[in-house]
Amino acid sequence: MIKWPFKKKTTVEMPATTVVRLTETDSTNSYLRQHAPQTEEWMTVVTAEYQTAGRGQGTHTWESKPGENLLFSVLTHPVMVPVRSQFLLSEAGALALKEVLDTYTDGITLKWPNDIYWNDRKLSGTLIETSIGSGHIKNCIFGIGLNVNQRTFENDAPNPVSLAQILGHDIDRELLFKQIVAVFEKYYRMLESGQYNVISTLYHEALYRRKGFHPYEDSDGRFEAAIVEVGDDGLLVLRDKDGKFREYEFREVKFIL
Ligand SMILES: Nc1ncnc2c1ncn2[C@@H]1O[C@H](COP(=O)(O)OP(=O)(O)OP(=O)(O)O)[C@@H](O)[C@H]1O
Ligand SMILES: O=C(O)CCCC[C@@H]1SC[C@@H]2NC(=O)N[C@@H]21
Repeated sequence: MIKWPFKKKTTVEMPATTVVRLTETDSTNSYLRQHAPQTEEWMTVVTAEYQTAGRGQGTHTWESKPGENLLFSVLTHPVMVPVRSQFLLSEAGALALKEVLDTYTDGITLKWPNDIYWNDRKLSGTLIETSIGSGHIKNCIFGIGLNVNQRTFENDAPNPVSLAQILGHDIDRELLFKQIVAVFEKYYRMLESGQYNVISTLYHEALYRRKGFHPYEDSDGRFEAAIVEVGDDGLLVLRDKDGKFREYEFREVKFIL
């Protein structure tokens, strides 16, 4: 006997993340840059125990002792994000990191544009490289250096800090990595579903120096100012004590700590 209606089982296939694990590479960002043209994956993550030429912002290098921290890069193809709003990618990635780090410690904020701070010290740095084609963001490589179990820093980083220094014990790096990848997927899906206002609001709420006047320095010298906003284009808008608005691109203004 045929019964009607049949119970129809529908399964929604969620795109999966591909994880590539390397013992050593020059830079996980550079590795993905070389491999990006060949991959059509939704999200690819490359993680390394050690980088021989870890890159920071601009000409800076990134210090990380072998096997002590997290060094990884996330490749996505965010064609849905308008090129003029690509700073949303920075915001989403930084928020993902904060969401996980908040479960480990208090005091996590996002220093514009996308450093992760614990109080006044730098816990994580991000190097974002995008490539644009036919008016779309074709590839976004979001590289993260997160200080996890390293307890001494030997290069000239001014204010590094690690989770182990904050918490007083070593952290399970594999668990932390899996937590971060899962939350990255969540924020990327938010971008895919166009939740730009949510991301931008959360980013502003999480900003380092969100409230009050603090010292900054630009090419004209030092001044005190409050953060007004960060635009979707990534520009930082400050208001100084004379009420004058000052707008900056990355590297045009220095936070005096
Ligand atoms: N493991 C690390 N932890 C923290 N900072 C590091 C680490 N390795 C290297 N650094 C470097 O320390 C330097 C200072 O970083 P930061 O972004 O805080 O500078 P800044 O205060 O923004 O100054 P500037 O505006 O001149 O870049 C950078 O070159 C950064 O890449
Ligand atoms: O200067 C900064 O704050 C950015 C640091 C970014 C470091 C990470 S480590 C993983 C990825 N690979 C790199 O070469 N750089 C980024």
